[in-house]
Amino acid sequence: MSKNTRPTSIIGVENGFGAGNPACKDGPRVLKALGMLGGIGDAEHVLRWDEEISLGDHPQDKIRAVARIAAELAELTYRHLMEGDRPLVLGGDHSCAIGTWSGVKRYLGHSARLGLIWIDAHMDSHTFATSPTHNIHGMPLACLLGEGEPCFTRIAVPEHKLRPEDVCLIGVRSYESEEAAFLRQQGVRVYLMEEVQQRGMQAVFDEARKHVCAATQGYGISLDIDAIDPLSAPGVGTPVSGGLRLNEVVAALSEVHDDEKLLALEIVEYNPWLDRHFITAHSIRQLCRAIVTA
Ligand SMILES: NC(=[NH2+])NCCC[C@H](N)C(=O)O
Ligand SMILES: [Mn+2]
Ligand SMILES: [Mn+2]
Repeated sequence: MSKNTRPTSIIGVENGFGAGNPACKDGPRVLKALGMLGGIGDAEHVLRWDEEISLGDHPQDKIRAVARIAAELAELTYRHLMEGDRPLVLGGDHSCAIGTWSGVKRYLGHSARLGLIWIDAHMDSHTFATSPTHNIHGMPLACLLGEGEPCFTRIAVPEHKLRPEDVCLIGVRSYESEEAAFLRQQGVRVYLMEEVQQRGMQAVFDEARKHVCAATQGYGISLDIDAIDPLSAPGVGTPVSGGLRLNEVVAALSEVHDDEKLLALEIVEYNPWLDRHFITAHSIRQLCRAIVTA
């Protein structure tokens, strides 16, 4: 592994229009107000808050709001990478992934391939045609694979952002049959929670990393905080019991934090109003520290 020298720059995304409960838009602001991400980093590894993007409380329709945020975010992740930073996107709901990885794909270039490890209790691989809720945070992975509304699939660059063989999901335990069928037919590798329990997070994560690096020029990690067991992350809109252990996810991130091929990360779906005793906020602090300094 070549060593990462990029400073980590946080981009807060105040968007909840993709979720059933929109209050996760307050996630970045609350983390900042609590000073939760202060004092992380050292002389070699810098963490700084960069900027927030927000639409305010009164969007037009949700599709246009999510598309606008995604376009703006894609521009930001692209710019940060060009300037030599490693973006860490803090959601907001998971629909921001459409923007994050579109910008990273633009940075890598037309003919390059981007790998992605998607850590989530869910598959987020619906379209409006299959989603039971029509919540857009249940669709971003399908969009990145080129399926869904053109206003989501054509952000930053016209091509598909991800090839199915360059993607892995880890920690999945709640999904609908249509999205599972879509991923199966695409040939995306899904590590269900059951497999993680049998083989251990470390083995699964190492394999996933090899998988997404095999044919790509760089990769990212999209971490939906609901992948982690609700005992350590109660502050989410769609909790599912029997999740990943916090310390195993922290260990996985520590392992790759200095990997030069790891271009960007995101941590999404934190809803501070559903948190208990700041448990989730503290978990996010630990995850961020692992990303920056291990
Ligand atoms: N990013 C998330 N938390 N997604 C939850 C999605 C839940 C469900 N599959 C839906 O589409 O509504
Ligand atoms: Mn989820
Ligand atoms: Mn998700």
